[in-house]
Amino acid sequence: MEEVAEKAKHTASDQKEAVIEIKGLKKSFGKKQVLKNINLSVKRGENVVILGRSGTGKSVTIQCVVGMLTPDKGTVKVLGQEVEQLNDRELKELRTKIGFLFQSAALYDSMTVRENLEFALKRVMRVTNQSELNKRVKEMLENVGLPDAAEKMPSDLSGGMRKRIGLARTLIVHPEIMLYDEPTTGLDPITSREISQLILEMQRKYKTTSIIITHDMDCARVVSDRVLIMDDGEYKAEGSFDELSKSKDELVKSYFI
Ligand SMILES: Nc1ncnc2c1ncn2[C@@H]1O[C@H](COP(=O)(O)OP(=O)(O)OP(=O)(O)O)[C@@H](O)[C@H]1O
Repeated sequence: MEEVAEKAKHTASDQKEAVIEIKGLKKSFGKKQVLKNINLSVKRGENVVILGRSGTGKSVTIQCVVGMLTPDKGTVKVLGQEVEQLNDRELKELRTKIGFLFQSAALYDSMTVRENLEFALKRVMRVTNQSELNKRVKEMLENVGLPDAAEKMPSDLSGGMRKRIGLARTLIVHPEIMLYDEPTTGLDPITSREISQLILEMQRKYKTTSIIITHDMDCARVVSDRVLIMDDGEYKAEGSFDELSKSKDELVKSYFI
């Protein structure tokens, strides 16, 4: 039964358009070749998890997706546009459709939670009407399970709460694509599980397409539709979490011990 559901999930995602399409991506820094040949197609609504040892180029890959780094070779298409071909204005416009949640969830420490969320709305969505701002902030804080946090300062929040607010601030502008770089790092296992569940819930509610870089196997299991294992600048294995957990390949097995 589970196998049938799994297959149906794959077939549905196969028919959808690719939101992120990377072909033959290569990137070196000096003599060090970090990305050797990256090919990746992420379909609309899909959650792709990238696993890999430190320094294998996972973050470099997503920096190429948002045009923060330029590939040496290959193409990166996001929402149908080739990132390298975009001018500054077009790149800025594209980035408004992409949300980032990085390890630090960098909130503005001198602003309250409300001001952090309003700042994103004003800057990206040009919302200026105060009752509209209030409505959206209230709704989003309820979504992330912190309805009473609006007037708090970031320094009053625990690591898990900061992460929730970071997620709220990113999602409040309704990005089509979410890029997560180690969203649960630095959190205890129970809080990590809660954040992983929240990422999945928000993904379902807002129907975003996501790439999630993580070392946290529990997070990978909870949030992934598909998992890629990156090693030495290339993807060495790909499949659902369940498929990979049964693999006989030594590299893949080393992640599931
Ligand atoms: N702007 C840069 N200039 C020079 N070297 C860089 C730059 N960005 C990344 N690198 C190098 O590229 C390699 C891959 O870095 P990357 O951050 O992508 O690793 P990662 O797989 O995300 O690792 P981690 O899991 O530790 O975050 C590293 O050796 C890093 O030092």
